[in-house]
Amino acid sequence: MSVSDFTPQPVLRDDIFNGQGAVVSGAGSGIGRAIALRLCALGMAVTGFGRREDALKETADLAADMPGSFDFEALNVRDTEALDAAMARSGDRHGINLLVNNAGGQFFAPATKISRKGWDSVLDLNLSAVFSATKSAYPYLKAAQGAVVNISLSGIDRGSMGLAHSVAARAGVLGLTRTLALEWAGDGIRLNCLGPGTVVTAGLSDEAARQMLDSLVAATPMGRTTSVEEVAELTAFLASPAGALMTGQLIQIDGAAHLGPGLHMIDGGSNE
Ligand SMILES: CCCCCCCCCCC/C=C/C(=O)SCCNC(=O)CCNC(=O)[C@H](O)C(C)(C)COP(=O)(O)OP(=O)(O)OC[C@H]1O[C@@H](n2cnc3c(N)ncnc32)[C@H](O)[C@@H]1OP(=O)(O)O
Ligand SMILES: NC(=O)C1=CN([C@@H]2O[C@H](COP(=O)(O)OP(=O)(O)OC[C@H]3O[C@@H](n4cnc5c(N)ncnc54)[C@H](OP(=O)(O)O)[C@@H]3O)[C@@H](O)[C@H]2O)C=CC1
Repeated sequence: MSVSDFTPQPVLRDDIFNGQGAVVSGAGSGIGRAIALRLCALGMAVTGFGRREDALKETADLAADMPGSFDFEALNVRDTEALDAAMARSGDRHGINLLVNNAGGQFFAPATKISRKGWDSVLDLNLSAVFSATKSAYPYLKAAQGAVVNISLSGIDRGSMGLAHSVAARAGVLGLTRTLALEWAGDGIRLNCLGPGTVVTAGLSDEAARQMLDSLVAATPMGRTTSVEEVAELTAFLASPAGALMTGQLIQIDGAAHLGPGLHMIDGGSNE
């Protein structure tokens, strides 16, 4: 097994985001925390969203001595009213040059074991909340000619066993991303999706997932997991002037897992 803590060499100037603002959902752990901290290190004023105040507070403590700043709003992104209000507060405070829709997740089950309620929950979190957050951030993104990065999943263009609801939601996000890349291009707003492969975070820490880790690495041609720092660096790159003409894309950061044999054939569970 090869679990990666690979930290990429920084490619961006330290003050590249001075005077800019960002919103990162799911900033209290894993990928979202790494993105928030990297943006703070590059001078950004970041607002983190998430349900657990204690987790967000930990991110704030880690960001305390950084050039940028980190404040947070404890909320459920599935609560549209709370989301709209928090987005407006953050936008009014420091603008929104970058929105990172990272909060997400699902449970692993074959489609025959997914109830309508389970389907709706996953679609609500991974698709509808992304629509709400992005629409809510629009006036601020327009004012800043900003960018949106949607954290997706490697392999969504070909399906993934045990993840029917999540792959459908994230394929929906890709469609939304491409449509808004067209509708908002005239406003100077860019939107992209990042598809990480396996990333070892708390989200993959339950016993079932840990037992699958060897198979997930074996199904990754480059032979290792994706580190949270790699996802964070690419997010920062997309928000920077280096990404100025990149929009409407799905960029898979997965060591070629999406090309095969891939994570998509990992057994999603029995129909029996
Ligand atoms: C086994 C390991 C296989 C590895 C395969 C590897 C694939 C490649 C790597 C993929 C990498 C992806 C990683 C990540 O996404 S990391 C982040 C992971 N973290 C999470 O996913 C946690 C987030 N999940 C949630 O927040 C919730 O589960 C969710 C939003 C999805 C639902 O929340 P809600 O509070 O609305 O849900 P309820 O508890 O009220 O349940 C709603 C209905 O859903 C049904 N349900 C829940 N769990 C299951 C299950 N395991 N199987 C079937 N159905 C389930 C639940 O029963 C409710 O429906 P009913 O009332 O009809 O019963
Ligand atoms: N780990 C992996 O292998 C991969 C992960 N991904 C995706 O990357 C994203 C981040 O996952 P990762 O960092 O691994 O996992 P984590 O479980 O660590 O992160 C998920 C974050 O989302 C937040 N969140 C979840 N539901 C809600 C909600 N309803 N409202 C507000 N915040 C919410 C959680 O905070 P809180 O609980 O405090 O609300 C948590 O901080 C997810 O979309 C995941 O599906 C994609 C590919 C691979």
